Amino acid sequence: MSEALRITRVDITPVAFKDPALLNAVGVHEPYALRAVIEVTTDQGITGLGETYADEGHLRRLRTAADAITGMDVHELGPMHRRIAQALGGDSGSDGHGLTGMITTSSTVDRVFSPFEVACLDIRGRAAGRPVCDLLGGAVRDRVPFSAYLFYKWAAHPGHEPDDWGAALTPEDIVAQARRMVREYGFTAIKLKGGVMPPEQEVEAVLALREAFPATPLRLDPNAAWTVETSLKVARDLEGVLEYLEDPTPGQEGMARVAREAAMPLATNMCVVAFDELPSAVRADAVQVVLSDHHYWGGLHRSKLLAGICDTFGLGLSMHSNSHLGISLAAMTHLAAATENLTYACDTHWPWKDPAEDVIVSGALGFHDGSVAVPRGPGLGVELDRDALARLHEQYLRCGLRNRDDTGYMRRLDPTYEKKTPRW
Ligand SMILES: O=C([O-])C(=O)C[C@H](O)[C@@H](O)C(=O)[O-]
Ligand SMILES: [Mg+2]
Repeated sequence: MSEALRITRVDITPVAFKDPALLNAVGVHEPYALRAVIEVTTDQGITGLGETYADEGHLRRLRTAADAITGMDVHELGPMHRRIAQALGGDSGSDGHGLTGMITTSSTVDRVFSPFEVACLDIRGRAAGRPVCDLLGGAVRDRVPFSAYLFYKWAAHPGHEPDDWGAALTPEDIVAQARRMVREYGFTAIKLKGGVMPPEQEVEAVLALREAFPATPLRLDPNAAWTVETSLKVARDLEGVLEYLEDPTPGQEGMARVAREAAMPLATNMCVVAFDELPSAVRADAVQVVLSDHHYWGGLHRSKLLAGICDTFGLGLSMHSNSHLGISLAAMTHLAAATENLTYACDTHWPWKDPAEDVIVSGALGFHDGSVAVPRGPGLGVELDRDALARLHEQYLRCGLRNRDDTGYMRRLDPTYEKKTPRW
């Protein structure tokens, strides 16, 4: 029998990287996005990497979990999940921004467990000389397609230098943003983050995209900013145009009412974000596509479990993304490579990140024709750049942000701003 690989040390480093003024249904992104880099080291000197959110409550729970799993074998992932659940003792968090649904005690455990599971798989892959996708059943594709992720945005954060994307506030700006993203990355699917402008303007933007990209699958995601009636109007206006409509309205009941009449499938990363939300969604036929995300579905194995459930119940599977760095992109790519029914191009915020800012040694991951080649090196196939990690940690300390708060930031800039779900 092969030897155990016991965890001797866990390092959790919060980092901040520049984020443009991207608008969404709850406000605007702050000048920096926060992430935590997890390094898990074993008694044989192998270190594995994970990446996750870095809000204060989450960091506190990560530290509790890190103490609880020290001494465990990286092969004991089931017991590790249980150990973390016990250590958290029912502590349940919130996503702070409200874009990823209700957070319950069990989904908090999944969020906390996820980066440790990824790091353990990285270690196991490194020890065995195999890529992580091989530990997930093997790659069924050697490249993973991602979609262009368009945002309405300001030219700059007030008081900051403009970024080089410029403002995007009109259908013409959105088409220009799409053209650049497709030119630079080769994306073959396009998602527009909506819930920002009145719905008729967002419909106009999608129709302009359809004209500019006649054959490209298009998606619109207003993060539950619309009533059922508004959602149905948009669904009628965009019949035959959208690949799927993502979270038009809040809650499974509202989604089911829209789904009964809308011609296109409805997708979600808001009303089904944990295993215990699946049965009611299936019974009500509230959604036809679930967006997986290993960061909150409990890591790579549990995301594959989600994929199996979706397959069994005839649900489509896509992938959600927040602002992220290269460790997450590598994990997303391995997972998607090993998940046969993940047939939609995955979301990624990657193009919004300054290419000079990451915590991994550059060169391991690149976009060609809108897809990322699955790394073939052992583990995740990416290496930590310690100087870059130190720089982005320094930036975290300096920037003063400790929790993602799109609404609070928007209100500081515009005190009349109100968070309203649904808004239209
Ligand atoms: O619903 C979604 O796809 C997201 O929540 C993705 C991101 O959180 C996005 O909306 C954002 O960061 O503004
Ligand atoms: Mg969404």
